[in-house]
Parts: sequence; C-alpha cells; structure tokens
Amino acid sequence: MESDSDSDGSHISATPPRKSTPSPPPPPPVVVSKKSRIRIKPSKSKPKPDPSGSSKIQSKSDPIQQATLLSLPTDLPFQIRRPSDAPSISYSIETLPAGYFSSSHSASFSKIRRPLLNLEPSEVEQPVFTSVASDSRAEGADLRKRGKSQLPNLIGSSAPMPSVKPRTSGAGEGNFVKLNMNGKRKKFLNKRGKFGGKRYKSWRFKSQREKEEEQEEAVGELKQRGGCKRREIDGDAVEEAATAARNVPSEENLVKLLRLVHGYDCFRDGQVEAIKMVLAGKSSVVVLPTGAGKSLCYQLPAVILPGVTLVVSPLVALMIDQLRQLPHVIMGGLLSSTQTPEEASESLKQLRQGGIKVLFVSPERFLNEEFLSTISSLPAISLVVIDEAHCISEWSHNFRPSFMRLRASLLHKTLNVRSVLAMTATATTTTLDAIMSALDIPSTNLIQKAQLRDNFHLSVSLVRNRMKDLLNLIKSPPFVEVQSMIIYCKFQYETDQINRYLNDNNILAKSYHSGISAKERSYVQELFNSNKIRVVVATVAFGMGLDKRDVGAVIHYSLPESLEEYVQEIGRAGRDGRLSYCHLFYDDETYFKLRSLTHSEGVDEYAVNKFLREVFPADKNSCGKICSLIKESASRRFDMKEEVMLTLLTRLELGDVQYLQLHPQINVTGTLNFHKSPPPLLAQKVSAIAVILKRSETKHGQYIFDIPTVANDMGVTAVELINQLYDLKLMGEITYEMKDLAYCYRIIEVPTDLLSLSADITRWLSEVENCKVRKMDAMFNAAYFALNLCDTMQGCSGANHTPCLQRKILDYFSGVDNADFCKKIGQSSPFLRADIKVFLQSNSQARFTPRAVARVMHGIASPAYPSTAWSKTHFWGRYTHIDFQVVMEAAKEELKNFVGKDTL
Ligand SMILES: Nc1ncnc2c1ncn2[C@@H]1O[C@H](COP(=O)(O)OP(=O)(O)OP(=O)(O)O)[C@@H](O)[C@H]1O
Repeated sequence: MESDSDSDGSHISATPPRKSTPSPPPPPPVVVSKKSRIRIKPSKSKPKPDPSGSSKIQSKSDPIQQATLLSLPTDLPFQIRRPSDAPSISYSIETLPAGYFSSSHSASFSKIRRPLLNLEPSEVEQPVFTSVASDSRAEGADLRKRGKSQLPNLIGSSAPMPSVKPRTSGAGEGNFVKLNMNGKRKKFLNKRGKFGGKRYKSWRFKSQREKEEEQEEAVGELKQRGGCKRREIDGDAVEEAATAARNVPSEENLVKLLRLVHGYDCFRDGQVEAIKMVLAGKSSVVVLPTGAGKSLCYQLPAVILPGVTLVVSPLVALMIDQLRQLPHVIMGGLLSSTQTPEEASESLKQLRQGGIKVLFVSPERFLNEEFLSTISSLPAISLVVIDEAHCISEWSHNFRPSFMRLRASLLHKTLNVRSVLAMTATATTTTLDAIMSALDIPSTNLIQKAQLRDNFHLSVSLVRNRMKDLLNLIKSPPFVEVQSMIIYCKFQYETDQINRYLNDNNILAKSYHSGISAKERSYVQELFNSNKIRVVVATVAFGMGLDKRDVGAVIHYSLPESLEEYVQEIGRAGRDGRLSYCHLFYDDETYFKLRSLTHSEGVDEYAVNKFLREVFPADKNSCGKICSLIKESASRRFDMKEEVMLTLLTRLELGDVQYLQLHPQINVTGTLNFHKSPPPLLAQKVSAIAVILKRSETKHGQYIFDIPTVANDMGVTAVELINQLYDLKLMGEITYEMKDLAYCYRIIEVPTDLLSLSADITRWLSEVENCKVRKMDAMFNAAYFALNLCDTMQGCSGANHTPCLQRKILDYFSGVDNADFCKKIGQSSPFLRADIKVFLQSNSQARFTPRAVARVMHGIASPAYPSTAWSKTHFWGRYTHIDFQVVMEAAKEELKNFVGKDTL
C-alpha cells in the first residue's frame, strides 16, 4: 500500500524496512530448550546448498491486490446475511529470536496511522494567490528596525515583534553559546558509569565538514558495533563534576557539568527544572518548544545517574540522529528494525554487560520478550524517556498505538523503572492530560513553557497560481536571501513537481518523501546539511528531529493537517536563534480535500463488531489460545486500515479489561519443498514433518501450511517449530519460505457482551475521528482568520500575521480542543441524495455501508474500495465541500430506500 502522502513521520522513514523484498535468512536458532531442537538420525551426507535460494524466510511484498467487486465486504449491514463464524487461525508462540521480527516490525513501524492520500495529480488544483513578497519585505525591514525585545517567550495579544537577529546579517551562534574546550583531556565513560581510559580529542566548534566526518564515523561505528557507539570524552573533570551534581544537584554544580559535557555556558528555559526533577527521581512531563533543547534534559542526567537511560523514540531516523548527537561522554546504543539480528543481539549483549548508558528503542520493542526480560534483569533503569510523548495520546495529531503500551504499570511495576520523563513540543491540554494519566505523573510535575519560539516571522496568503506564487515568494526578499529552506507539501508527486520547477528556475532543490529510497533520502539530507542544495521540497516525512541550525525559512505549499503539525514543521527553522521566515499558502479546495482525508481511518460499529467476532473465536475454550490475523487480507475483509486494526487490538489489550495479549508480528504461512528424503520417510523421523504433511495443502509439489496451526498441534511454540525447520534446512532436507505478515495475540478473556464492547469501542473511535477533524478545522480557521479577520490586530499587516497566528497557536495549545466548527464546510446540498441514488443504482452489484458511500463521494480510498477501482466513478470526490457526516447520513437514507426496494 503506497499512499501519495506521507505521514507525520511515522511511516517515513529515513530507515524504512531494511528489506522490503524477500528475505532475510531464517533466524538463527535461539534460546529454545534442547528438546525442542531436532534429533534427526544419521543422514551423514553433507547438507546440499539450497539451489533455489528459496530457503529464506520471505516477507510478502506484493502490493495490495487491486480490489475487485468480488473482494468487497460480504456481510454489510444492508445485506441480510449471517455473520461469518469461521474460526480464526490459532497457534502457539512464545519467545522469538532477537531481531527476528525486525522486518515485520519495520513493516508496522513504517506504516503508521495516516489518512490515505491517494490523490492523483489531476485531482489537485493549481490554485492561485496574491503575491506577498512586498509585504514580507516591508515586515522584514520593520523587524530589523525594532530591535529590542519586548517579548520573552510567551506571546501576548499585543505581541510586539521579537528581538531576534535577522538571518541575513551574517553567521554566528545567535543566542546559543558554546564553550571552546580546545585541548581538554578526554576519557570515556565506562560500563559502570565511571570515567576511564586515556583517549584524548580536542573539542571545539566543528566545521560542517568535520560534523559530516563525525557522522560518517558514527554510522561506521554503529555498523561495526551492532548499533553501539563509543565516543571519546573528557575525563576526570567530568567524573568529578558528575559526582558533585549527584551529591548536590544544585544549579551551580549542574552548570559546571553542562560546560564540561556539552560545552554550553548556561541552561535554557525549563532545562534545569527538568533535570532537577529527574535527579530527584520524580517522573515529569516537559513541554518545551521545538529546538529548545529537550534532549539535554535526559543527556545530562544520564551522565549523573548510575543506571541505564532508555529513550523511546517514534522514528528510527530520529533515534539515529539522537544517537549521533549524544555528547561524547555517553555510551549510546540503539535497537532498531533496521539492524540485522546479529546487530540487535550485540546491542542487547552490550546492554547486559553495562556497555550502554543511553539506549534508543522504538515502542514496538516493548512487545519483544527477549528485550523485556533483558531490561527487567538489568540492575537499574534510572530513567525512561518518552520522546514525542504526544504519540501516547489518541487526542494528539500523531497517535501511535504502540505508544499506548508505555503505561506506568509496565514501566514501574514490570520494568522497575525509577522515573519517567515525557517530552513533547506539541501537546494540547487534552493531550497532556492523557500523557500524565497514562504515565501516572502528577500535575505538579509538569514543566511547560510556551510552545512556540519567538523568532518566527509568520505570514499567510491565499493561493492563486500556486507554483508561480511560490517562485515569486522565493525570489523576493526576505526569502531570496535565505540560504537554507524547506518547502512542505502534502503529496509526494507535488514535491517532485516543485523540485523540477525550482531547478528549471535555477534554484537548487531536491525532493524528499517516503516514496524514495532510504539511501536517496539520506543523500538529500546530507546535501542539505552541507549546504550543497538550497531547498528541500518535502512531505511531512522530512524534519522531525532535524537539527540543522541555519534553516532560515519554511514554506507550507499546502495547509498542514493541524496546528501541531504546523508548529513542528516551522520548528525546523531558526534553530540558531535567528529570525526565520515561515510562509503558509492556503486555499479552500486543499482544505476540503484534507478534511475529507481525516475520515479515512474512521470505522463503523458494524465493522468493529465483525472484527471482534473474528478476533475472539466462537470456541468457548479459546482462552489461552494464540491466534493470528493476516494483516493484508483482514484489512480488506474489514475495510479497515492496518493501523486501525492494530489500534483496536492494542485497546483490547490495554483497555479497562485485558482481553488479549499482543505478540510481535510474524509471517504465518509456510511453503515447504523437500530435497533429499521422500516426505513420508522424513515424517517418520521428524514429528514436525509428520504434522505438516497432515496439516498442509500441496500445490505443484510444495506443501503449504499455517505455522501456528502446526505449532499448536505439536504443542510447541512457533519459534521452536521454525528452529526445527531451520535445522532440517541446514541438513539439506528441505527449503522453505514464509509469508503473510500477521498480528498475533493470545486470548486472555473472551468478552461476554460483544455488542456492547463494539459500541464502546466505536464511540471511542468516532471521538478520535472528530478530534482529527477539529484539528484540521483549527488549522484552517487560524489561516482564514489571519487573512480575513485580523486587520485590526496590532502588528499584523499584509501577509505578515506573526502576532495573530502566535496568539491562535498559543490559545489552541492552552485550550481543550475547542476549535470553532469551520463555517466554510457545507451542511447540505440539493443534489446529494439524488447523486447517491444514481451511484447506488449504477453500482448495484456492489455492497456498501453508508461510510463506504460517503468515502466515494469524498474521494477517500479504503482497503476494500481502492482508488484504482473507484476513482473512475463520476462521483469520486464530488462532495468534499460537504461535511462527511452529512454525506454519511444521506447515504444511510438512500441505502435504506435502495435495500428496501430490493427486498420488495
Ligand atoms: N543550554 C543550551 N545552550 C545552547 N544550546 C543548546 C542548549 N541546550 C540545547 N542546545 C542545542 O539546541 C539544539 C536543539 O536541541 P534539541 O535537538 O534537543 O531540541 P528539541 O527541543 O529536542 O527540538 P525538537 O523538538 O525540534 O526536536 C541542539 O543543537 C542542542 O545542542
């Protein structure tokens, strides 16, 4: 499934699944009891090499099949049908090898919740707009004249302009000062947190080239050390200062350590409070603006605290960046889906041996038994840091189901973690409440500063001719003087189009989105970081965690989906403290389209009910059973995006009642070829083969079987079965492939009342859906207000709307999602019902829910109604300007009529 838009970063990936195409080799045999390994008799002949090379475990990489009418859901509410009660596949797995799930993980990791943005280029307007260049120029001059700051960090209603240095006046460090520590003695932190060794390295401001070299070195080092990185550092002085700060965590002692470790002279707003809280063993939430230095709030404590600091991060790219940015004194490591099993094992080994002080992990790791047992057996985890903590909350702009797992109960009780530090730059009050309640953090432990830096110059304009407007903007002051800028687009094809257009107009640019290879993406980032290109034209895939200090401008080619996204993206600019320019283009059509897409993950009660009926097999003795749901086919069957299914399963695990326990995802369909002994003969010697022969279908001489079913029959885990097969493969007896990535879970309790559980879950999902719509509306309202209603506000003029946008943003973050309903969106249309009627008549062979009809009318693809098949209809996307709920209601009425007539 490839959508044309990128997510907030979750499916991005600078580091997408390491292998999206076939086949990491089967996992090396791991921690299984001896008796589960094969004892096969003699067969002394040497194993044959696998001639076909097909012995590797394969992950299915076929694109989703184009749905045909036949693949449509079969028991829709307007069909009189009996519910399908085919039992789910069930099987048994327990622990799985480290790193074995990497590719499966990465698959889930790289496709996090995101609306389907399957719009074709032709569907996108080329709207038009008014030039803002002259206004911007005037404002830029005005800013420079004002000079003095009347604005600390918070922005009031009559907010004056910030006293930030304009970028064009030369280079420098702005207000962020680093110490020159040339010639200081370095040592490195050893496994007990002591400083030792005699390695020296001078430390000073690094040139860009030096930084690049350091990064290359870091990557090389990472590769060699399976994800661990050793950095050279200062020695005795750091150790002394760390001990002093441990004994007396006064600001004075902390600043001393800061100087030695980071080379900074003083703390920034909020940092020292956060650090003191951590050192006192108190869990806290830290809300600081983008680029404010949140990482330092765990880096410095990591030097002081005796145990390991675990940093949970939503993106592999982010982890790698953060690992690189660790101060030299700290031994860092990571566990990620991009590592080989050997690298992951090496990281765990290092961790067990005390060779890692700060470990970066993804939230999905918390499903992995080996990881959990390693973590809980460590002497101490001093701190768990949850970066981008808003991902915990379904009310945030970027909810990640796997973040739900990070609950106080798991962290404190199971893993014995001392304290938790949750960090974010973009959380509304509702989101903050959700974070604090999940992590059991009292409101007294909230450290919150304004969520917007004061060095942004914010402007807005209505689009008239988008490409030309963009070019005019970039060619006019102040943008013409900006050396490094990012242009954010919503759709991948837009980035490519603009990239070409800019290069044709002699502006050095490159595009960046999740549709290009990881290698190409890091190449683009490198070119940008080293100022070899001026512009990156990117989707949301670019930026989270990007810490290029001199990005001078961010342009939004289309409206972001929320103010959170807007703030995150403009937050890539001005990280050196200088004034930076952020321009937003907007228009109604794009807004309508994006608003429609906020409904792409919505589901109805009937679908939830159908899902639950399959998750919990009718069998009364299903408690304790291991079951699986093949992601791709289930997604089509329920017409639910994979991320939504994961959200539901996670809620069934972590809701008020624990109905199931999720396991890591595995490929569950095996295909076996025999190469040496005849199958019946081998079956006499090996019980796994006997069961496989009994439980498999044969096709063209291959044996196709369900791994959990065979494992269940044998009374072993899936891993043990896989290990047995692996042994046979080494003996040259067989080769095998595995496909069909599935969600796997063990049933803990079967719900007694599925209907009311479905109703509860649906209510929750629909609140989440509404919340997304409100976020989209709040973003649009802010832009609309700036352009149409704010004339009287002090400081706004022409395209410049810094004061009023600042106010809108801060109000939004401090409010409780109380965005006004957007009046632009239509509440009725005289032709709607008639069009739906015609649509239903002309597609009478297909089955629809009201939501499915509304999706077609709004041009939203879904797993069972893909755009490849449905965008050809005349009605596709025709009603984006009418509220989705209104269209759904109309569809419901028409479907009633239609079905009624049908049954007469
Ligand atoms: N006290 C300080 N003095 C000077 N520079 C600092 C200080 N603290 C952090 N920095 C620098 O500020 C930059 C931004 O820090 P960091 O990446 O931690 O920001 P962040 O708050 O995590 O931002 P984002 O949310 O956008 O990722 C880094 O280059 C960091 O070294």
